[in-house]
Amino acid sequence: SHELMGIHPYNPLEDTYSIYAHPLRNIDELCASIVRSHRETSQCRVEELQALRWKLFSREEIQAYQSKTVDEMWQHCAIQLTDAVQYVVEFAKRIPGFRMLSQNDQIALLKTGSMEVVLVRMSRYFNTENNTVFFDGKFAGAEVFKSLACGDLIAAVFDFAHDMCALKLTEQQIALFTALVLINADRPCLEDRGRVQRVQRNVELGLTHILHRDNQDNLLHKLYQRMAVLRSLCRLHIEKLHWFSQRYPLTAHSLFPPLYKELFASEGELLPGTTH
Ligand SMILES: O=C(C1CCS(=O)(=O)CC1)N1CC[C@](c2ccc(OCc3ccccc3)cc2)(S(=O)(=O)c2ccc(F)cc2)C1
Repeated sequence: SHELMGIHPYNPLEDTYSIYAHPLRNIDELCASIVRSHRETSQCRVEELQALRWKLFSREEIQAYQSKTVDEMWQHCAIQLTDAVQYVVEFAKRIPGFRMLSQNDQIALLKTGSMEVVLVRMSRYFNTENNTVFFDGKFAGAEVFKSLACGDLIAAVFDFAHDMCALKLTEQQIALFTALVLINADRPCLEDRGRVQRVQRNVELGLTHILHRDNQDNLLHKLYQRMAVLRSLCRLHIEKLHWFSQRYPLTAHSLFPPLYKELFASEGELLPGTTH
């Protein structure tokens, strides 16, 4: 059974959901419900973290992270990532139409999209003045992650967060953008691409509606560019995970959270312990 429990199978009654019945009313409702879901499922509020932005790790604390072994630090991040992904799963389930999709399609979208949403959400907490990101309760520079031995992935994560900050997106724009990152009909191994396309088109209408209302139509193509960067970042993450699970099979097989393995371990070399 899948770790992503609680995903309800397709409910035919919900299939009547369509924004074409009353376009304007439903576009506003669609945006409002996605913004509400984003607010309810983002682990920390931006205001909370802005207040902490100068809470940095001390030299000793940085030393402590840097003296962790590669597998200890990887396990630590994998646990943090899995925790953050749980909130993304909750967000996905509340996107109008997502629960209309088959269970396999819901899993397929989360497998490829959940990490990308975490990365976008992360950028809300990035402090561009000192290039630090919120991690383990304080703000950390890239040097904190040195013992992961994947400096290129961390550098790419920080660069992405920096570039996202430059767009100065509002929480509402981030809500619609992350919904669009998740509901992507081009993802691999979808059973019913057409149904995903219909949900995706609704979310696209919502995003363009929000950007138009904010007089920022020019942001749309920049957001599509950022989606391409997200895909390359997640490929890099999967590559590193492969490298890591070759070098530290025990940690990857038995110490990583089941949900992390379910989402990020490739079908091919399925790490034992994930039941299907
Ligand atoms: O941002 C969050 C959380 C969002 C919600 S919250 O309440 O603000 C607590 C923080 N994140 C949760 C997980 C985080 C994460 C982000 C990327 C990531 O990339 C894949 C990976 C996997 C394993 C090893 C290295 C890289 C893994 C975890 S993190 O650990 O904080 C982390 C951060 C920066 C970084 F450079 C590496 C790890 C981001």
